[in-house]
Formats: sequence, structure tokens, C-alpha cells
Amino acid sequence: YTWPNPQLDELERLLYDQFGFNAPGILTSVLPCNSFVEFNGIANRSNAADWIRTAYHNMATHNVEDGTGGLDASIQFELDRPENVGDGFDNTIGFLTHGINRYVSVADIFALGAATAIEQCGGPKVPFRGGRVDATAAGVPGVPEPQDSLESHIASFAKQGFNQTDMITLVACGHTFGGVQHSAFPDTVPVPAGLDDIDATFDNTPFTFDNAIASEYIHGTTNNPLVVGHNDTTNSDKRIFGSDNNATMSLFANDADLFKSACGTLLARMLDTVPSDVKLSDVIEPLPVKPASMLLKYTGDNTFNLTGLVRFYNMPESNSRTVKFVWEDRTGKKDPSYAVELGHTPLMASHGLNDGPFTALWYSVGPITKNFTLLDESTGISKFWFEIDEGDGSAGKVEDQGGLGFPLADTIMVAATTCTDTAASAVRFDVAVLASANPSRVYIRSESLGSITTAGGTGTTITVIETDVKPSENSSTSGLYDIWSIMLPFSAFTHVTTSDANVEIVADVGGEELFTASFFPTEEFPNCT
Ligand code: HEM
Repeated sequence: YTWPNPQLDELERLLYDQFGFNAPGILTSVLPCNSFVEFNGIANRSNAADWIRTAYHNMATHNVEDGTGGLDASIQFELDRPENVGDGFDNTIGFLTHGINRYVSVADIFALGAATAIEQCGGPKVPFRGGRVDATAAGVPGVPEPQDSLESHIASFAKQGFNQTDMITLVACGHTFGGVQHSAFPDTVPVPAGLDDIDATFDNTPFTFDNAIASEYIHGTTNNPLVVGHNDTTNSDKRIFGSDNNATMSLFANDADLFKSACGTLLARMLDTVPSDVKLSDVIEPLPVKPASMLLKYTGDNTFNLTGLVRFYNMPESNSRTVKFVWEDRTGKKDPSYAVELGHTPLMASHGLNDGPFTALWYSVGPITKNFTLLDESTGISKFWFEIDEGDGSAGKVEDQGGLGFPLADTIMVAATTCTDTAASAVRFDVAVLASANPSRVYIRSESLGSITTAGGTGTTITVIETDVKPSENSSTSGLYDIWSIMLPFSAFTHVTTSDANVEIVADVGGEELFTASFFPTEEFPNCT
């Protein structure tokens, strides 16, 4: 995709900036994979298993015939059903909803959580698409249960869009993690004397993705409580795994790579099973060159202050490299003076999922001592790109998004006089508006989180808020820019999130939507005096 795209930028960041510099750190709370969540002291529980099971149970009520159900976060309202017994769903919802905002739905973070758990804990790469839409009520029931017959399981998976081989595969891919808990399935997992609860694992490696689920089953060494449980009625894995005379499970037992790649494909299909009116994005690949938080501030003394970062994906550290930030002015003119060298220290490195030995390096827009670049108000900026010189005699390289450049409109920007009014629990946004651009509308885009409570549970809602900014009296501070202002209460943009998607300023100019980078107003700007 092309930068900037607030939704895809945010999802890309959650996927690929997992560790190190500027990492949001939401999804890595799955680590370590044997992270034992203290649920009444039950060993063998893990976030990874819970996150994967939650995604499956949410998806499992999809109906291919009428296109309803799928990964739509409706599970939040379905926790009173016998088919959703167990505390793993609450655990997952509690963790993962920290990562939501107006660009990341609850359903997307459920899918991201499952994909990350699988990949970080030894599993295949699960190609990720974004754009899931949250349901606001429970869907129809229909998650398969262990006591159901094989015929009913085959029919249930067919309704979800999976054939019998897919069913065997998907159950094995899921049940390579975790196990069955006594408290949820007392009949299936009896508790030894002296213990309140136990978790009987599906294989001997419940915290990692591997083909032990298949090899132990095929070699007759399995303790899987859904295969060798004392009550054959609930031995659903036994019936499912054996339903093609063990053909599929034998293949998986003998070929770990085959199992891994089959799971990569099917788990991606599982996560991409959404109501038919939802359109998912293309698979999100890391952007090779990704600007982040490129925020222009209007200083009022004939300059703009530009802060921001750029991430170069898969770039090794080098002492001899120089990276230049080069721009074009408001009118599209270039000039040798429109360039500045970027700052970098070896600490400015990050990495993503465990799918290869790569590092991403970050550079700061401006020398590291200042971390900003001053631009001239009279000439401004319209787009930028990067020029990389490895300092080893090789030819320099231009990174300009395939010739497009990276657009940066100076039509609207936040003014440095923006401030926090603690007494009023609000932020006064001062917005510098390029008078000649004559925008038909300027507004602040933010969100508020709410909730819907039903008999089956409480779900989080994300409401986008648009607050219009109006021209203020005595607003003109220079011939070029006017300052428009609005007070916005904290309630419109503060909530539990460690993501940096917070507010942005948007302008409609000649039918085009221009927007600033997202920023945290209360962090970026001082108290009003
Ligand atoms: C016929 C289909 C299935 C049945 C009957 C079934 C049944 C079960 C049962 C009874 C548990 C124990 C839950 C608990 O004690 O809290 C469980 C756990 C689990 N299931 Fe399934 N399952 C099925 C398919 C799947 C699929 C397709 C996946 C994912 C791809 C999956 C992923 C998991 C995971 C990861 C756990 C472990 C949860 C934990 O340890 O907290 N299951 N399943």
C-alpha cells in the first residue's frame, strides 16, 4: 500500500514493530509462550492458547450460505453459552482490547493476537489482512462441542467453509497449543485428589507450535484428553483425527514442515472468515520505507518545526551510512537547501515477528541532538523522500515510494500554542490553516471507547469523533496562515491505549481529505498559561 494510510499504517506497525525502538508492545504480551496466566494457580495455561481459541470460537459461527458470522468480535456477547465455557475468552478480551482504536477494531486485534501467538510461538507465518468490523450483539450459536457426533462436526465445519481435511488440519493446528481444563470440562478431565483444578494438555509441548499433536497421536503415546478421555462421547479429536483413517494425521506426524505450512494457510483462512459484507485489505506486508509521526508544528515565527521518524525495514546497522531527508516546497520546487541529514543511534532498531533474521533501523527527522527540522513558512513543503549514501563508494539510493514521494501537506498543521487546560479537562487546539487553500472544513478526528452490555457479556465499542474547528477572531498571524481554535474535552481522546493513533487534524480542500499525523495532544503540548 501507499503511505500514508492511517489504518494500514497502524496495523502494519502492530505486526512488524513488535520489539525494540518505538514498539507498541501490545501483542508481545503473549510472550514468553509458556507465560502462565495466574488463573487460580492452574499450570499449563497460556495466553497463546487462549488467544487462538478465542479467534476460533469467534469465527466458528460463520455461515457460508448466508454470509453471516465470522471473526467479528461477537464472542464478547456470547460468553453465557455452554459452547463458550472456560475463562480463556475473558483473559483474551482483557489483554487484547488494550490495542484497539479507531483504526484497529476489536475483531482485528483478536485476529492479530491469534496470528502473533502462532508465529511467535514457533508456528508458521500467518498472512494478515485488516479491516474486520465489530458486531454490536451476539450472533447465532454453533461452535462445535466435544460431545457432538462426527457427522455434526463435518457439517459444522462445512458451514464455516472448511471441508473434512481442512477440519482435521485446523483442529490439529489449534490443539498443538493448550489443553482442556477440569473446571470447564469436569467430565473430560477428572481432578486428582488434593487438587482443585488441572489442565490436561493436548500434547507434550502445549506452549509451542509443532507436530507433536500428530506424532503422539499416530504413535499411540498421546495423552490428549479429547482422544484418550475416559468418556468416549467427548473424544472429539479422536473421531475427527481418525475420520479419514488417519491419512492426514499420518502425513503431519511424518512431516513437520508440511504440517506447519498447511496450518499457515488454514489459520489465515480462519482469521479471514468474516461476514460477507466486510471487505478485508490485501495482505499487509512491511513497508520497506515507512515515515512515522511526521508532525509539522506551526511556530508563529516564520518557521515550521517538523518532527518524525522513518523506519527502514531490513536494514543492517552501519557507521558509514548517511541518510538525507529531502523535500519539495509548497509549489513543487526543489532546491539544494531543501535537505537535512537524519539522526540515528544504534538504539534505534526494532524487529518484528520471528520469520527471519532482519532488523529495522529508525532515523530521526533532524540531527539526533535536536530531533527536528526547521522549514521556512514562506516556502513550505509538499512532499519528501530519502537519499541514502552507504559511504562505501557504492552509488547512492533514493527512497521515494516508487517515484511518488511521500506526501506531506502544509495546508493545515497544529500550532505550537496548542495547550492543555487542566482546569477545564480539555485541550485547546490551535490549528494553522493556509489561508489560500480555503478549506471547506477543518476538524479534529479522535475516538471514544464505550461499551454495550448484554446477558452474554460486555463488548467494547469504538466511536469516531469529528469536532469541527472554526476560524477564530483576530486569527491572522501572518499573511499566509490563519489560526483556528477549538476546545476538545479529554473524554474525546483519552482512553487505555498504548498505540499512538490519538488525534489528527483533518481538512477538506477541494474535495480532497488532507490529514496530519496522529499525535497525543496532552504529551506534545504544555499547560495553558
Ligand atoms: C470440533 C472442533 C473442536 C472442539 C470440539 C474443540 C474442543 C476444545 C476443548 C473442549 C477445549 C478445552 C477448553 C478449556 O478447557 O478451556 C479446547 C481447547 C482449545 N482449542 Fe479447541 N476444539 C475444536 C476446534 C478447535 C480449533 C479449530 C482450534 C483453532 C484452530 C482450536 C483451538 C483450541 C485451543 C488453542 C485450545 C486451548 C485453550 C487453552 O489451553 O486455554 N480448537 N478445544
